[in-house]
Amino acid sequence: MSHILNFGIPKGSLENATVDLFKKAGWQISISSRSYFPGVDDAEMNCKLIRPQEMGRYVERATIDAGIAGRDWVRENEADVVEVCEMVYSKVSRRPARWVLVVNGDSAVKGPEDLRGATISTELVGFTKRYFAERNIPVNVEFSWGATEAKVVDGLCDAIVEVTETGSTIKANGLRIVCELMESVPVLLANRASWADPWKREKIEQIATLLKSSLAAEGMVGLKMNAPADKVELITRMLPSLKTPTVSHLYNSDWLSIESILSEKEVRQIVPELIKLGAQGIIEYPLNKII
Ligand SMILES: Nc1ncnc2c1ncn2[C@@H]1O[C@H](COP(=O)(O)OP(=O)(O)OP(=O)(O)O)[C@@H](O)[C@H]1O
Ligand SMILES: O=P(O)(O)OC[C@H]1O[C@H](OP(=O)(O)OP(=O)(O)O)[C@H](O)[C@@H]1O
Ligand SMILES: [Mg+2]
Repeated sequence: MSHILNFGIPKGSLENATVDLFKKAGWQISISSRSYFPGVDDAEMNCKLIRPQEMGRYVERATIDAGIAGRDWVRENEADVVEVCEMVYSKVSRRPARWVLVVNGDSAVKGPEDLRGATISTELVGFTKRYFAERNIPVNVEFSWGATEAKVVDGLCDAIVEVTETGSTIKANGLRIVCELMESVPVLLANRASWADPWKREKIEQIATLLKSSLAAEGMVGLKMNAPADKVELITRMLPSLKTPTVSHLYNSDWLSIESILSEKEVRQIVPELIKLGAQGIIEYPLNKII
């Protein structure tokens, strides 16, 4: 019997970053213009492009078995799905996206309580209403179709609740962040029945493991070197690693080989120290995945 997992790729801000991450994880997803059904080089998968705002709904209804969307939209829709894992990436960076309360740069507003009776424009209406209601601050929350920052600049509203990553849009419009309401990262969602199906669950777990291990390997490298036996203790003490560095014997020699995983940024500080301690034949190699 052939098995197929129907998988949702988020269309929009997370689309390219998600396809790039799948590529690192070992899946080639090809999106041709105007088609909402990307090709994938895995006979056990079918991909569909779905707006993250609707991903939770379609996963809940089993239109698709699993998919990736921002946790912000899953919370907004209160979708009844299994959250398999989170992955920290955004449109351009490896940082969470932040939903923030924003006003004009010259506004006197210092906190959410200063917005009693105000009109707030946002794409995230349900979450924003709940946020203010929980604090007993009466506000009028209006749905925005996008380009939300322009509305507070124009005086069409008193404040906005908007997603930000680099902060450049807020800065470019002369706006000011009052406070952060929520951080959001992409999450892998699964339909409850699909998660209960042994084959589908294993497939979803395979995808989760490989996506997460590809993210974990970013910015990390392997470092390998040879050292005389009497220097190994000092060298291993200064090497960071996932557990402890691996030490193995060189054939027909009293020298040892030492191997470790570390952040690429640490290498330039550590290598001169290793040489001083007597390490030789040092090699640095890239890592695709850390599992
Ligand atoms: N820089 C960013 N800007 C907007 N959304 C981001 C960004 N980084 C990550 N996200 C996440 O992407 C999702 C928004 O996806 P969506 O496709 O709705 O974006 P969008 O900005 O509305 O798309 P579009 O490209 O059509 O404007 C949310 O879950 C959000 O948290
Ligand atoms: O903090 P930044 O890095 O500047 O990113 C935030 C901006 O990115 C998104 O807009 P998008 O490009 O999706 O346009 P949109 O308004 O049409 O949704 C979001 O709605 C912000 O406007
Ligand atoms: Mg947008």
